Amino acid sequence: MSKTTLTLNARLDRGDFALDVELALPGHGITALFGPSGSGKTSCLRVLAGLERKATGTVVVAGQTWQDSARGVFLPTHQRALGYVFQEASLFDHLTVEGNLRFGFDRTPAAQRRHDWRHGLDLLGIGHLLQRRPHELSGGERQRVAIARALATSPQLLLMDEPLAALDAARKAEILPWLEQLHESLDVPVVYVTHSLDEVARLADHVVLLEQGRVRADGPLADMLTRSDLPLSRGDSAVSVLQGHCSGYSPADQLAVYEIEGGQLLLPQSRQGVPQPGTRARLHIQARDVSLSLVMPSQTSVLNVLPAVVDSVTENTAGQVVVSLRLGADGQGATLLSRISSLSARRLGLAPGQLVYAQIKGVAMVR
Ligand SMILES: Nc1ncnc2c1ncn2[C@@H]1O[C@H](COP(=O)(O)OP(=O)(O)OP(=O)(O)O)[C@@H](O)[C@H]1O
Repeated sequence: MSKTTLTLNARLDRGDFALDVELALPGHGITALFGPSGSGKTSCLRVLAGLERKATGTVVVAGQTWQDSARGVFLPTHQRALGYVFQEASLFDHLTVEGNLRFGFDRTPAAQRRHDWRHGLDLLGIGHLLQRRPHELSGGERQRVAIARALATSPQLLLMDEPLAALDAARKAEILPWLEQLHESLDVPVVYVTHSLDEVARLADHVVLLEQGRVRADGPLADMLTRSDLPLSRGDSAVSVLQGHCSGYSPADQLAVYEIEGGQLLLPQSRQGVPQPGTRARLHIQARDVSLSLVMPSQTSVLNVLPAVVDSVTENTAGQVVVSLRLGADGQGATLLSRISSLSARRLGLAPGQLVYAQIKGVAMVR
């Protein structure tokens, strides 16, 4: 994990709502702010952006103090090197895409410029749209342009407030790969507000869970998704995220082998998409796609069956439990979630420390 370069300590009293957060966040990658409606996610972004004049505390980004109430420091928004992308792209309709990007670039003081206005064109795949006007773009294209305009200002911090929430499922699916790719190339931290656990799992490196204006927990993505004391591991979309790297490919079976902490996974690959050995990937395994057996199944069509040790068994809703497993016969590997019926858990007599075999019915490779 990269070193901390983003500090947010903030208090904001709105009468019936109080924000009180202390966060030290990585200076690289995407931090997701996740939590129920009204928990204070947007308020955190607004404090970072200097839009909450009444908030007290400190905001330090890349070593620069944007706010330190005790010392009377409060930089106004226009002096904070940040990009802000909202749910609805707020582009200038009278300007072309190029005009919008140049606008972002031109309003950036020369001393702060680290990139040309074209910086986001390839990252977001919008080079062919430069002469269009915003009303001639799809919702997904508009959001990509809005992100590129934010990048054209050479921000030290990129804030994104539910950038996909206004898009339908097809447009979301279209834009998510761009965000994933962007994430690899960006040299500034992104704070990303979302309600969607799927977006968190696909994009985030670090997760902050907010509840009623306070930080319930924060930490690296894989830990936060699988902590049995947090709600993220309990919903229908509970998922484990594993880091893997490719160690081989069988052309005959069209299967790639990925090494993960505590085991190996076989993944079907098309011939066009054969990965190079060493290629890293983020692998998603839905908790509902993992079933358990006490013996190594000898006759099964499931490709991936891994030994694992039970870490905890937590009651879920409607006759279901979430079993948290540590991969490997020694239980020292990555954490994997399995969601099974309470009846099955009772029949198997599952208890912490027990060796089981996890049958993994589906693995999605995210990047
Ligand atoms: N301008 C405002 N004036 C007064 N109260 C506000 C204002 N903006 C937000 N609030 C209140 O502050 C609380 C936190 O709001 P905030 O928008 O930060 O939550 P959120 O987690 O982003 O919610 P959502 O997921 O619904 O967007 C809510 O109770 C909200 O009603």
